[in-house]
Amino acid sequence: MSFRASPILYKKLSSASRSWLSRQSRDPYVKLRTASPNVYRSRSAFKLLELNAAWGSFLSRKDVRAVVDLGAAPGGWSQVVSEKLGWIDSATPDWDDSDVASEYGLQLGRVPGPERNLDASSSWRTKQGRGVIVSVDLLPITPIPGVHAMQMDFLDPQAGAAIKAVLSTPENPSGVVDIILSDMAANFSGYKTRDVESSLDICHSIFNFAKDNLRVQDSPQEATKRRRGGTLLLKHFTHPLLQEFRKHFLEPNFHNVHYIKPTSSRTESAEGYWLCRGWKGVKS
Ligand SMILES: C[S@@+](CC[C@H](N)C(=O)[O-])C[C@H]1O[C@@H](n2cnc3c(N)ncnc32)[C@H](O)[C@@H]1O
Repeated sequence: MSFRASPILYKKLSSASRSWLSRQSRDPYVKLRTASPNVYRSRSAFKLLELNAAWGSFLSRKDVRAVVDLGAAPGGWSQVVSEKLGWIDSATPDWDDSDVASEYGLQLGRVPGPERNLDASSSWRTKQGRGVIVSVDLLPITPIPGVHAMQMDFLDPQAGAAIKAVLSTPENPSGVVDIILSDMAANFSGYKTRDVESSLDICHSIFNFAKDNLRVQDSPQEATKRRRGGTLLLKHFTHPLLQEFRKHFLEPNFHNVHYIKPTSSRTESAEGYWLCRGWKGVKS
């Protein structure tokens, strides 16, 4: 996919379209993603790769057996999870634009964070992985190895039970989730109040889902080798009301909560992520 318009087309474009094209053509993550049809389906995939690499490779831990990816279409994050749980081998294409790389503070020839061979000619290879991955979106998701895609509205009151039914396997009879990822966002309405409200609604629904399903840390009496509590990665829009949500719902119920703005997230976007680790299982 190229983001260069022909000179004739370029003249006809509005200034907003021209600046979008210019931004796309300079964005190293867009370049990386579009350099090969075999690589990630979304620019967002690089945010998850970056977060995972910077925060102790939480997706790759051996005790991660059940992951739920909310707001998953077209599937970039799910591809990353599938890779980390061993369902696919992959390679990203080489990329050598030193000007663009240094502008974004990135190192040449490396995808930000993860360790990998760079080979433009390779494609995804499927293999037997571990665990279960459930990906949910309003939109369809083209199949990804190891991923159960569910097309539905996560805000529907029946959604939690439907997801739990898929998570419950002979190896995981209680349907417990080790990691919940959410990159879910409603379409921008352009009205700040409405956009903040929908981000809050999404955060509350996900918190309720976590309350019922996220892995709880073992108590000291229960086990000699204690299992850590589960992890939640939650996208939200920066606003004081969302800060209140963090203070009242996330902080009391997780061991630690970090605000993260990945370098691959556009600076002008109000989005941010909370990485919440060590679910205590407190019912609030
Ligand atoms: C930023 S995109 C996710 C990109 C994805 N992480 C990837 O890497 O491909 C946000 C997604 O949230 C989905 N979404 C928004 N509201 C939703 C809802 N109520 N239920 C399910 N999905 C929803 C949208 O359809 C959209 O695909």
